[in-house]
Amino acid sequence: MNFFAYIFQDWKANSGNVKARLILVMFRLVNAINKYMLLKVLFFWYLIIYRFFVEWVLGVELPRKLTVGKNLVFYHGQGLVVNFKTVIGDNCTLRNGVTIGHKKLADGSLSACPVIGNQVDIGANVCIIGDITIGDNVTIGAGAVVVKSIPANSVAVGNPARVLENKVEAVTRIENI
Ligand SMILES: CC(=O)SCCNC(=O)CCNC(=O)[C@H](O)C(C)(C)COP(=O)(O)OP(=O)(O)OC[C@H]1O[C@@H](n2cnc3c(N)ncnc32)[C@H](O)[C@@H]1OP(=O)(O)O
Ligand SMILES: N[C@@H](CO)C(=O)O
Repeated sequence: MNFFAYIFQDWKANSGNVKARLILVMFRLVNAINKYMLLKVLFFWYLIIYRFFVEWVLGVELPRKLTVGKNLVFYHGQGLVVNFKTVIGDNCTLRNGVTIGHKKLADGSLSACPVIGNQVDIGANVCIIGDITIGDNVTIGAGAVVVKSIPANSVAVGNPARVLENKVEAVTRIENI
């Protein structure tokens, strides 16, 4: 997927949200620069500006090494922290206060980070931590703490997050029509 396509898709997906558009253009740029050593050398100043402005001033940690699919929607871009080893699929939504990353294991090592599927809608103040997978078409309710994998086509809420069984059925029913 080329860099301009990502920028165009994010731009459309965040219509009316100037802050999200600005952060995502800056993120896609730093993400592209990060892929090539020559670009990193030529644009090292941009890596610093990105970290200073987006991470320190705006309080949004979308690291340059992060893997994110197309059409990332970004509501209320405040207090958002995503570990760079996280993988986020296409058409996902992130909100204020979301944290996605690893956890410390009993032996003191760090776990892998979550792999998040496509069309995953993440509510405000959600924590998703550990070596887990969030399936496609999942909604995670505001304030959830997700420490186990969530199957596709489901809604999960609470701390620790649980799948709402009646909502799974509803999604399955819609798919079967
Ligand atoms: C400034 C801003 O506007 S920021 C935007 C903030 N908004 C968000 O982050 C949206 C996140 N959306 C949610 O949390 C929603 O509640 C959803 C998507 C998880 C579920 O919505 P609905 O499908 O309407 O579910 P519904 O309200 O019927 O609730 C179903 C059950 O889940 C529970 N539930 C719903 N949301 C949550 C939640 N966030 N945490 C814990 N339990 C929840 C309900 O109490 C209910 O439980 P019950 O069956 O035991 O009575
Ligand atoms: N507040 C809405 C969008 O404005 C949401 O987060 O879903």
